[in-house]
Amino acid sequence: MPLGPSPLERLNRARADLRMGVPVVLAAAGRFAIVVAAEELGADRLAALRALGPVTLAITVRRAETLKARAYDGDLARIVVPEDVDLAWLRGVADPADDLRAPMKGPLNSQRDGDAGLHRFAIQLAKSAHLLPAALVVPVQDGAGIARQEGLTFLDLDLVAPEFARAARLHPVIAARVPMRAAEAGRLHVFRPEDGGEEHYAVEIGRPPRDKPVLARLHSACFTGDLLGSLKCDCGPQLHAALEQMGAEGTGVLLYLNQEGRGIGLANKMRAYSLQDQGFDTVEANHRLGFEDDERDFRLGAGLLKAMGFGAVRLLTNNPAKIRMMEAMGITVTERVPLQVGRTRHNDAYLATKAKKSGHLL
Ligand SMILES: Nc1nc2c(ncn2[C@@H]2O[C@H](COP(=O)(O)OP(=O)(O)OP(=O)(O)O)[C@@H](O)[C@H]2O)c(=O)[nH]1
Ligand SMILES: [Zn+2]
Repeated sequence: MPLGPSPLERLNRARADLRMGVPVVLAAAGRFAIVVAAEELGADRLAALRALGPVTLAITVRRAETLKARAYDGDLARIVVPEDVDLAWLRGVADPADDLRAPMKGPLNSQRDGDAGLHRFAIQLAKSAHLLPAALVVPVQDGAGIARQEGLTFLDLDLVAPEFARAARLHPVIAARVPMRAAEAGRLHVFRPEDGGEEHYAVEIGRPPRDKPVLARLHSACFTGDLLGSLKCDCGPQLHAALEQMGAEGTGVLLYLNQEGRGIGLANKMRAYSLQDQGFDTVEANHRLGFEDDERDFRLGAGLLKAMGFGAVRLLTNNPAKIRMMEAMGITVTERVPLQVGRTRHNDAYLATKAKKSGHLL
């Protein structure tokens, strides 16, 4: 039996490395590069990277649009990092926090020749580590040798690409009874993904028959709304209203998916909130940071429902994308049950933006 890490396990190791500011070695189509997340880069490592060769900064087309940089690669731009710039310059390109106060640092020069495969891989990795989608990329000849010599994680795109494309595979860990205010007959199930990522939960109310459509909610984690009672969104009231409706009907299942901030993580969501305080709406803020409107993988919820034995749902949602994804993944949505609660003067504009830009039903 092999003792070493599988490609999936290496992928998770690489995420942890990037979050610590440690470089990883990426390989794709016979090419190699040393990659480090822009947001956790230190001056010493920048100097060490420069000693290896010319440095580029991979950013998404969303961020490039804000910076008026050319994105020759479609979904991303490879920004040439001048030799005389410092960490603050790099952070300014990666992070929009000071865009308005210190308008750009340009003109930015984007690389056109060559292949962007390693840069795309680097951005995907940074996003999946919940970091800003901006990574320094330095092409090298002997990637495997450097990885061995420096003790860096080595990731081959050919081996991990299928893992990125696949919906997370989860296995049940434990379930136990949790009587709740909304429903005494509650059980919490914990599911763990094989890739070492966040665990997700299912709250089962009563004993819903598996052969009938179950009242279901796919709830994305929102620390600010669910726990703090933030008035900026409607998540907390939606969470509690869903549980209460399930309690009143006697059965239901609420999936609590740890996809904070529509999949960008809490730190990035707070970056988005800070931009919202500068006047940008929820979608614009995500774009300025370099993210898409919604980075969640809704396949996850469908997979959990199937694992619990459910094939049909009455779905509590206002989001048509969730219904489409359920159907595409083979879960029948027999009814959409609207969930409109928690409107406040602080989230009026937020809800209006969701309706206008993300197609949410009002
Ligand atoms: N990036 C970002 N995420 C946010 C913001 N406000 C709330 N969220 C996250 O959005 C998720 C909730 O998504 P919503 O779009 O409100 O609702 P939905 O779950 O898609 O749709 P419904 O089923 O109708 O509620 C949670 O993960 C929140 O953390 C924001 O301004 N920016
Ligand atoms: Zn929220």
